[in-house]
Amino acid sequence: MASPSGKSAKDVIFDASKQAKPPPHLLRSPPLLLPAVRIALVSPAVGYGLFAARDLAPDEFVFHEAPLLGAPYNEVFAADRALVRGQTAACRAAIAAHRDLVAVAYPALAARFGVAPPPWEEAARILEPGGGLGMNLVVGGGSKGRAGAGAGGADGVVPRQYAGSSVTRAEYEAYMANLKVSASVSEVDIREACLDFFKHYAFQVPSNGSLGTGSVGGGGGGGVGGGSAVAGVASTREACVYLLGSLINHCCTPTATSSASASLSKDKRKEYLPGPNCSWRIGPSGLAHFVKPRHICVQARRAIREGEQLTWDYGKREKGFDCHCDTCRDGLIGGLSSCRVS
Ligand SMILES: C[S@@+](CC[C@H](N)C(=O)[O-])C[C@H]1O[C@@H](n2cnc3c(N)ncnc32)[C@H](O)[C@@H]1O
Repeated sequence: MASPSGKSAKDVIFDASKQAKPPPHLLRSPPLLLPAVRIALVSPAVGYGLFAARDLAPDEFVFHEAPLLGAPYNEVFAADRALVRGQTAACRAAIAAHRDLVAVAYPALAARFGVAPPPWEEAARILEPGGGLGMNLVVGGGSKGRAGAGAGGADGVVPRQYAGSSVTRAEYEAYMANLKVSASVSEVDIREACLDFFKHYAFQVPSNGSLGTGSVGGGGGGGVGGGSAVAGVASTREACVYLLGSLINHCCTPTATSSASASLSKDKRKEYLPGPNCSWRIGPSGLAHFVKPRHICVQARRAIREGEQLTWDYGKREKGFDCHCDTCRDGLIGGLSSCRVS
């Protein structure tokens, strides 16, 4: 029905200029339109990791991206047969749809499905800067000099902007040589592979897809095991796997009482805070209004130097791997030296 001003009810309701806006101090700019991260192999034990492709400022939004796949997730993990079937089906569909990509990015999972890693010539096409691994990254609308609205089409999707890799042929072939590709795969194998995949790579997304946070040390972090599960309460959410976000490795948060931490000046602590250097949130928030529901947004907690590995804290739950992070391996000094503090 037309309003007295001649506008339809729809026009009036969705008049963007009349919508409440977050206060200016909460409006942050979207990520710069420059490659911010690259994929590299950390070691055969840790696998891939994500590294800064340029210097990143404290609080900078590093990238945000849409999920590669998602499936219903129950906090009482794997207790519900229907959900397990849903996860298995979603995982299989993603592998079928992105077979090359999955075999390169998640080679251990693909091997459990009987999918052999592709030879270097094919993998390089996916791993090269601007290759397939960057395909689902997006940027939001922005001001001059930044990733602008329309830069990549109506919904702002700009493929291949952020991800490259520095994986060499020798590294790739050595890493893939250790994988055991399943010769015959049963239904049980597939189900277990899917569950493990979600356990290690997926993030909980609230059912409205709007806001999940991973402030470091606060119980967030990669893996469906993170978050705010309440014992015995089976609220259903979604578990999403992100091509780049799911490749970020864990780093333990050092204890505040550590003597190395205490010896730093207040300013140095802010700039070179040891331990994990990133945090994440899913969906738009007052601080990341340009991020869409279900998209993960990665933010730098402190200054990150080019070449430094991006990390966050997976949280307190059992991680299922021997930790190789700087904090565990070298103590605080190792974490600091990777930031080149003299
Ligand atoms: C979310 S994935 C991260 C990407 C992974 N490195 C890969 O190549 O697929 C989590 C898995 O990475 C490995 N990982 C992550 N952080 C680690 C750490 N600090 N030490 C050892 N392994 C780690 C573990 O195998 C873990 O299950």
